[in-house]
Amino acid sequence: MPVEEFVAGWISGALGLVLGYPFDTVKVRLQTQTTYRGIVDCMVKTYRHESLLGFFKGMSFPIASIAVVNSVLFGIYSNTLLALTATSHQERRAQPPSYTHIFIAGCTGGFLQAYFLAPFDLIKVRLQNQTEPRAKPGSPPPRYRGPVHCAASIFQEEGPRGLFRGAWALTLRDTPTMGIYFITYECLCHQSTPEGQNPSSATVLVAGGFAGITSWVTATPLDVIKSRMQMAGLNQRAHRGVLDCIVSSARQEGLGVFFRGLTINSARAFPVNAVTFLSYEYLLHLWQ
Ligand SMILES: CN(C)C(=N)NCCC[C@H](N)C(=O)O
Repeated sequence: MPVEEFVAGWISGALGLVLGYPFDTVKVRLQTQTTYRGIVDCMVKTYRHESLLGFFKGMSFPIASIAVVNSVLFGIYSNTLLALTATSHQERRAQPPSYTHIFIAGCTGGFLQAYFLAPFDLIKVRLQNQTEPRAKPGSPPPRYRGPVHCAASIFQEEGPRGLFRGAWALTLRDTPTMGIYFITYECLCHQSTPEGQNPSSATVLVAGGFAGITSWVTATPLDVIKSRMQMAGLNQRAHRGVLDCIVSSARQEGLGVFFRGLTINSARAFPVNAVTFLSYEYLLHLWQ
């Protein structure tokens, strides 16, 4: 099993993560809290109340976890294609796999990475939703003092299964949308590259950026549900399941609730995934 894809997936994922983290914090807050009037209001309030650091809450943990998550995604994707088409990453430019194979490989990567991602994503969402400014002497401490304290508290208060709260919604979000992600990327690269050649850096940037946008646009409804299920455990207000969360969210806030965070998700998705794919392709090219 070639390991280069796993390592390249890790490094490229970390670069994308840092670039997109402030957008991600605003998105999570808009999806789970009702105190903000929109993106700008959320940004202004976060900055005023918590300074620039507020946008980077809980980032150290995802940086560490992206090593596992993105390398599982890209590594499984590439190795599934190898199993389906018997072609390595280098050979695929000359013998492009069918879109069906790309979709199956993307869905497989998305399905498996969801279980690695679930506990890390839960901790990230809980920390991002802590709106207290950095601890000052005399002020009450935030509920979670950091990622390790957050993981330990969830484990104690909600049991080991609590760490997988929202995992089912995450799996439903990521399985088909990762298929869409890789199909969009490969299709755009294929269309703008002469037969048998490697795509240019500009093509990779644009194709990666659009792959991010299409996958996140389709992922947003279940992303909202996933974030709400992850936060619900905190308020002792657990939903009975994904369907229950969908129905109660729609009843209380209307259908528009499923598109909360769509604009910021798309704005974040372009640069993050342009950088992710560019560094992924660059690293694989360097090592071959
Ligand atoms: C719709 N989904 C879940 C995705 N397209 N995920 C893959 C993109 C991963 C990248 N680190 C990002 O956060 O955008």
